[in-house]
Amino acid sequence: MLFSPISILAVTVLSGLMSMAVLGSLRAAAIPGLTYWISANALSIVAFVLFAMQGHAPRGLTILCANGLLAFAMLRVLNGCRLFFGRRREQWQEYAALAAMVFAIAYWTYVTPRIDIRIAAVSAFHAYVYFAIGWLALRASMPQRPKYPYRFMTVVSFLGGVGHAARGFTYALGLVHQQTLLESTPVNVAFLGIGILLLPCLSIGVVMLAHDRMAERLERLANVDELTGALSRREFLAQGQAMAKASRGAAKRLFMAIVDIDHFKSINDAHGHASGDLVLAHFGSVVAGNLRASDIFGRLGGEEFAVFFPAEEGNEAAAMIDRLRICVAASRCRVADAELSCTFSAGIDEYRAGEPLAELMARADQALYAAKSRGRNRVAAAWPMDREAESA
Ligand SMILES: Nc1nc2c(ncn2[C@@H]2O[C@H](COP(=O)(O)OP(=O)(O)OP(=O)(O)O)[C@@H](O)[C@H]2O)c(=O)[nH]1
Repeated sequence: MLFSPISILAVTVLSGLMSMAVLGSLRAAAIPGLTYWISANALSIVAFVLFAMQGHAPRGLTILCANGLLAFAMLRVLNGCRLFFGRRREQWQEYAALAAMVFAIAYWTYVTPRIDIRIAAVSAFHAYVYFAIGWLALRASMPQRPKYPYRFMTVVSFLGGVGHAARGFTYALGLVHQQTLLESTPVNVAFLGIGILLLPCLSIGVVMLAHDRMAERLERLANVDELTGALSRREFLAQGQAMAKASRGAAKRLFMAIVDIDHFKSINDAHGHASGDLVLAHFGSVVAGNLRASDIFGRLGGEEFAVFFPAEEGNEAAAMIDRLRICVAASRCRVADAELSCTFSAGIDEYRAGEPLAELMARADQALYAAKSRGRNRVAAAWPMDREAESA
């Protein structure tokens, strides 16, 4: 009795209700795709109730409507995932396939009753949707996010795809025969069980995705300076420590540059704080656009920033920061009443294996002080440099 088709449907309806409650609790977070997933659960619950009424209500409801609704619910899940991953959604061909499937079900229900072909047609549609969801989750590139929710979605969806494909082939090839959908034969119970119980797993998967998106937003708020896009001081130091640790075995040389915008107070005074903010944001985007993936860039506070980066040797490191200085000085930032430019001064020194980053930053800060006192808009190193290499 526990494994009868009706009890499997009942369990699925209950878990669908619970999934709706959990997904509904996340609505305030406005996660892309969430409303699609909630409506998919609601539609599938109605579909399962209709399936369960087979033999007690007209076939138009319990076969045609139920299958159409469930297929539409699955498309909602797929399109919700597309929204979530920022992909193209609503493909008309899929709705055309859904309509064709409903038409085929009507034909093999009323004109030539054949439950095996009906099951094969429905399974083919569901197999496609599951594989499409699995493919989306597999291809999703989520750097620096935990892989688990995405792998979970991939595995569940591919299992669903394989299960439905196997069911479709089994019935299309005439390997099993049955008279009604809810017969308690072992093969039918097994296929219905796999097919229907994967739906709650899919719901758990989308809840995991929604939670990960919320965690990502919170981490971003904590780790990234909203105005400039640079890492927050805390995150910069954390990533810097990790980079320093990783460099030990790799014999990689690392350098720290403390970068301070020149005469920033006068920009605020002349054009207002809001324009000063625009200049800071502009500065952040120019710097970020000129760094490599290996470099980290953080805002230490106010108009003071830091870059921690690998280089072959000191002159190369100083030259790199100097190229950055030239790019910033050459760029223009449009504010309400003017087009502004800014320059920066930087102090630079090399990381010594095992030392705390605070010591390195103190030496780079000393060099920055020297750059400021020599007239600003220049890069100064903490080590003696040839006048040639030192910029001005
Ligand atoms: N608009 C804006 N101003 C800021 C922000 N943070 C700090 N400041 C301002 O940055 C200015 C820094 O001024 P100072 O420390 O005197 O430095 P400076 O004018 O850049 O001069 P030097 O560093 O000596 O070249 C202060 O006026 C701060 O109010 C911010 O987020 N937005």
